[in-house]
Amino acid sequence: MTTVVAQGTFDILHPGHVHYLSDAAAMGDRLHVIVARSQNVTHKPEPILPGRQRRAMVDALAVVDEAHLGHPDDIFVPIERIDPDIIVLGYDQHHDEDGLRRALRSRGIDCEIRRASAREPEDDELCSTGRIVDRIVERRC
Ligand SMILES: Cc1cc2nc3c(=O)[nH]c(=O)nc-3n(C[C@H](O)[C@H](O)[C@H](O)COP(=O)(O)O)c2cc1C
Ligand SMILES: Nc1ncnc2c1ncn2[C@@H]1O[C@H](COP(=O)(O)OP(=O)(O)OP(=O)(O)O)[C@@H](O)[C@H]1O
Repeated sequence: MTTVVAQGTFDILHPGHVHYLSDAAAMGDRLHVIVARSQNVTHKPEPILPGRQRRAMVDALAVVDEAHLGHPDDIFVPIERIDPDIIVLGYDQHHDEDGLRRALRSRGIDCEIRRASAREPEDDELCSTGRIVDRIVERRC
């Protein structure tokens, strides 16, 4: 049984999220997803949707076995509990893979880190939460 973890904000789901999670699910037998707490999303605008709602939407996807709202202070607490074989980072996630490997090792967590592939948008679909929000502002405000 190979346990895989994916993580992210997942604010307003789109086909890029489904692609990332499907890619991650295909790497193992069980997919757990950690949904970032709003207060920890500091590298881009604050999420529109509350954490509980983002978690519930991710949990409803067929490829996801369990979605968890992340820990408020220590990102390694859910990882220790889930004890994954593989952590799959999104194709564009800013995390430093070597730093993450060192931190996992120092916490006694033995798992592999991989990258998911990107989805090329088809036709006129929007594969970015930022672009969906921009479109809403442009058309409705
Ligand atoms: C292995 C791992 C575990 C994480 N666990 C948590 C967590 O428990 N709580 C949290 O708020 N963020 C956690 N994060 C951080 C966010 O998921 C993520 O880095 C970021 O805030 C959102 O990234 P995005 O721009 O790809 O959506 C974790 C990140 C990694 C790489
Ligand atoms: N087009 C895409 N193809 C593959 N993965 C994607 C795509 N868009 C987002 N993801 C992945 O989904 C995860 C969560 O993404 P996130 O919540 O940051 O959404 P986003 O749409 O990329 O946000 P924003 O547009 O605001 O930067 C990340 O790991 C990201 O790499």
